[in-house]
Amino acid sequence: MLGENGAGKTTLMRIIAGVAKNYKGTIELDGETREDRRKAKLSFTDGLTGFSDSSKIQDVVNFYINIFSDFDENEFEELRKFMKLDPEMKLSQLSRGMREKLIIALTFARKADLYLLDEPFGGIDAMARKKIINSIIMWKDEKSTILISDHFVNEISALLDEIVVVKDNTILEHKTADEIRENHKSIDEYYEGLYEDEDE
Ligand SMILES: Nc1ncnc2c1ncn2[C@@H]1O[C@H](COP(=O)(O)OP(=O)(O)OP(=O)(O)O)[C@@H](O)[C@H]1O
Repeated sequence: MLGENGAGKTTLMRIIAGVAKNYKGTIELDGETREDRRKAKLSFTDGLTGFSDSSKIQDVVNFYINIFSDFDENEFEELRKFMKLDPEMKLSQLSRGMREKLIIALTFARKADLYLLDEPFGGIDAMARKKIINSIIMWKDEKSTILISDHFVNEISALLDEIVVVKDNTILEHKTADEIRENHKSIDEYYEGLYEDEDE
């Protein structure tokens, strides 16, 4: 899901996740419209809001273990090590990138049909980002889907099967990556082309 600042990506993602309640319309996920049933099928970590700064990573994990029956502690341990996160660190001690790594680890430690990642890599350094992007497909079942929102596409373009472009709070385009690759040099070029007229 691509779009510039303020396009409406986070809002749409929070609506899909059942976190934002103020909307008109119907959200259907795999045939389910009921919020509780939808929520049971998806994994989304809403920016760690609700946890105090003095909470340790381990406290957050304990909360996830209690709340989500599909949270896999061993899977989280693997991901935590991959992200080089110390479970004793407090949220207040985490850099932006470390916080984002924790969100990714928590999100994929659950077993879900849909994983939602809202601008997941903005603060993560280039090397770690590359490693995460190369591994992300292995962290999900073959059948499950990942929805990633971002304002640039370059680094993740190889992963993408479908592109949804959000602009002015609406879905401007929804195409398969193959369709775009057939008609454009790259997904990057296609995406930039959508904004070219505006810059002139
Ligand atoms: N469908 C919508 N209808 C009305 N207002 C919306 C809609 N979607 C988003 N907004 C409003 O537009 C503003 C920006 O939305 P949002 O934070 O979702 O953008 P974003 O694409 O995630 O931006 P960024 O990339 O900067 O994080 C918010 O104030 C939000 O309430």
